[in-house]
Parts: sequence; structure tokens; C-alpha cells
Amino acid sequence: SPNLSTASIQQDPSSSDEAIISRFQQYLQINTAQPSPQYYQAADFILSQAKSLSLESQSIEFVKTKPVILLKWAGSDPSLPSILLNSHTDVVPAEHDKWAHHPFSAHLDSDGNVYARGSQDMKCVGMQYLEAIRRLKASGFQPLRSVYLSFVPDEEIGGHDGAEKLAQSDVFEKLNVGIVLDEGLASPDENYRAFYAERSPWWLVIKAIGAPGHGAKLYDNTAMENLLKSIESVRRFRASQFDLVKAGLKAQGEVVSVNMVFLKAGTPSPTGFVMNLQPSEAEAGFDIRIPPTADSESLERRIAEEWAPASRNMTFRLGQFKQKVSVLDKYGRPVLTATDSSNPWWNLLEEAVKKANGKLGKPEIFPASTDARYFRDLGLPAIGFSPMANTPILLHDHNEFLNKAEYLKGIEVYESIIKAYASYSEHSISGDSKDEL
Ligand code: MET
Ligand SMILES: [Zn+2]
Ligand SMILES: [Zn+2]
Repeated sequence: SPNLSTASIQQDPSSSDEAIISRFQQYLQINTAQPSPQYYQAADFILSQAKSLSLESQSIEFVKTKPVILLKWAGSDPSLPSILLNSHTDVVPAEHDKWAHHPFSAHLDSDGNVYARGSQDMKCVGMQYLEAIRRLKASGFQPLRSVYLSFVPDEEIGGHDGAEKLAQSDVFEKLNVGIVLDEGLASPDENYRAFYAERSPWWLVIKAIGAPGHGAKLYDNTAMENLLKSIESVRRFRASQFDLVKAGLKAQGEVVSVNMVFLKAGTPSPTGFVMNLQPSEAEAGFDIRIPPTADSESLERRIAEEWAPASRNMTFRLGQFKQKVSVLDKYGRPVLTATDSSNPWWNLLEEAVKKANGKLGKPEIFPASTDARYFRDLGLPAIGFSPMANTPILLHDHNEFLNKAEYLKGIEVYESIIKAYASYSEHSISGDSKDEL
């Protein structure tokens, strides 16, 4: 009702800090860890939240058992491009016994820290969108543009059955999205971080073969020796890239990262491995991340010629995770979201964060990968942003947590952003121009 006083808003029990944190905890307590996420439990929870907020909702299974939840807060002018607030529902696994608190207990400690897998990556953001809408609704705000929320599965395993399917669907096309917000990273200092692009993942496996032989014999061309030469070469390259970061010349997102993530070799025996036998095969796996502006062809040559040369009996595979490295979207335009006055959504975000008393650092390239790439590939502007300042970066780490006060502050920041975005009345924006092509 328009006569609702501030006092009566504050009396609404669902808007108390305790109720807000309790809803965050409930979402975190749903075990959506890969490889067997409880997607239906998460869907039920999100749909119940949507109902309490009177948002329109649908659950779409582009792939069976992997629901995408799509919520809508209808704007008064449906002809204007809409806002999409995206978040993923899955989380990476956690080693329970290495955490101070069970990773799905969402334990709130005496400092106000909420411990849980997903507290930073990125159940916080999904719930903050909803809480910001709760506050905007309570204040009587009416959006001009429609605001959509997508809760998507499988981001942590590539997003192929989640955001990628959504982005390529007819359902998505009908949403007429003009701007996408997706995840960012925590910031240890007082400045929030915002991301306008991201690196592409390549997951590389190199394999060496060589003559097997007695463990006591010194000879050339063993699989292990062949693999070790490659590992040394990868390490030199890694150091050259890391040195640029250490010298302050480049940010993490601006160099090629390569990290060895597995080693596989040896002849198994009941007690471990056979010790007096040099194996005939050895493999190593690497997580590589490539900035959009990098020369990926030269990297591919380096892999073929230096890291896995046929002359050293080596082969390599890049599998389904050789994501394209490109500075261009499907229309041949820059895939990097503009962070200058050519992109009104960027200016609106900057102003809205400031208005909520937040500080924003210089826009960056996201060092890992997010679902935002599927939307940028469509030619849409997408900004990676998770409002967590004064917070150690703990995504994918043990004891991931987010402080209650930071979480609550983030809700105010989103309230300000969603208000600014949903009120923005200009028709001609960078996100629309795809229609002209
Ligand atoms: C390679 S798909 C992306 C999964 C996850 N977000 C990562 O960056 O590792
Ligand atoms: Zn994430
Ligand atoms: Zn992640």
C-alpha cells in the first residue's frame, strides 16, 4: 500500500537481518556440489522465494534433471530491452574434513562469517539479487524495464547444459536482454571489482610414450624423461608469464596461466607401484587460461612443437574444453564489454555503486571463466560483479566464507544497481544494435 510507513516496513519480519541471513544459509545448505548437485532442491527453494516475492517463474530443463530457473519482474515498458541477473546454482566439491565447519552447514561464527561452499561462488549473488528485489518491492519501486533472474546449472563443469543452452534458446531471444550481470570476485581491499571480459579455458593433457625397461638402467627416451622435458618447458613458460604479474606489468587476467593439475604414470601393484620398472606411458594435465587478446595460434604451436612434440614421442589432447579465444562476438564485434561512455550500462553501474557508498576498482579481465562468455558471444554487454569487499578470495578453497555485514552491504549495492538499470529509459543502447545487423 502507498501508505506503508518506514516503521511498518522495518517491522516486516522477513526484512530483518536475521531473516535475510537465514535465507542465505538455507540456500547454502542445499548440497549442489558437482558431480551430483541437488538441483531440484535448489529449484524448489528458488521457486519458493520467487513466490514470496510475487515474481513470475518457470523451470526449464534444456537437459533433463538440470533445471534452469527463470524469474521475471515485469517492467511497465515491455518494448525496452530487459536486464538479466544471472547466477549459477552449482558449486565445486569441498573436502569436508579440511574445513573448520562443515561446508554445507552454513555455520555463522561469532565474527559474523558465514562458512559454506558457495558463500562466495556464487550463491551469495543469487540470493542478493532476490533480497534487493524484496527491498525494492517493499519501497514501492516499479521497474520500467523488465528484470529477469536466471539460476543456471553446471557452470562449474563448463555451462554447456546450463547457460550455453539458455543463451542459444528461443526463450532467451524473446527476453530481449540488453545487459547481463554475472559473477565477479571478492576483493581483499575496500574496492569492489568489476570484470568486462574473461580468459578462455583450455584443459590440456599431454602424453609421453617411451621404451619400458629395468628400473636400474640408464637409457634415453623413457616416457618419464620425455614427459619431464615437457614439464620443464611448461614451467619456463609459466614463470615467464608469472614474472610479468610479479613485476606489476600485467594483471592475472592479462597473461596466459598454465598450472599442472594431474600427473599419471607408473605400473600399479597391490602395495602401490612397481618400483623396478620404468613405465611405457606417462601423462600430465594442465589448466590453461588465455586472455581474449592473446595469440592462441602461437600457443597452439608452442603446445605442438615444445610441450608435446611428436619428435619426443608425445601426443596431446585439448578435448571439449578448448574454448575459442576471440576478441570478436558472433557479429564480429568486440567481445569485450565497453567500460567507457559508449556503454551506458557501465556508467550506470559506476554511479549506482557510488550512490550505495561502495567503491569500484579499475575494470579487469576475469582470470578464470564464467557463464558471462555465452552472453558476450551473443553480442550482449555483460559485467562480472560480486559485491564482496574486505574479503579474502576463497572461491574453490577450503573454508570459503562471506561476512554477514558484507553480504548485507551487497544487497544495498544491488538495490541501487537494479533500480538504476530498471529505470533507465534510453532506447538506443549498445546491446540493441544487434537488431540492425
Ligand atoms: C572451464 S568452465 C568454468 C568453470 C569455472 N568457473 C572455472 O573457471 O574454472
Ligand atoms: Zn562461479
Ligand atoms: Zn567456481
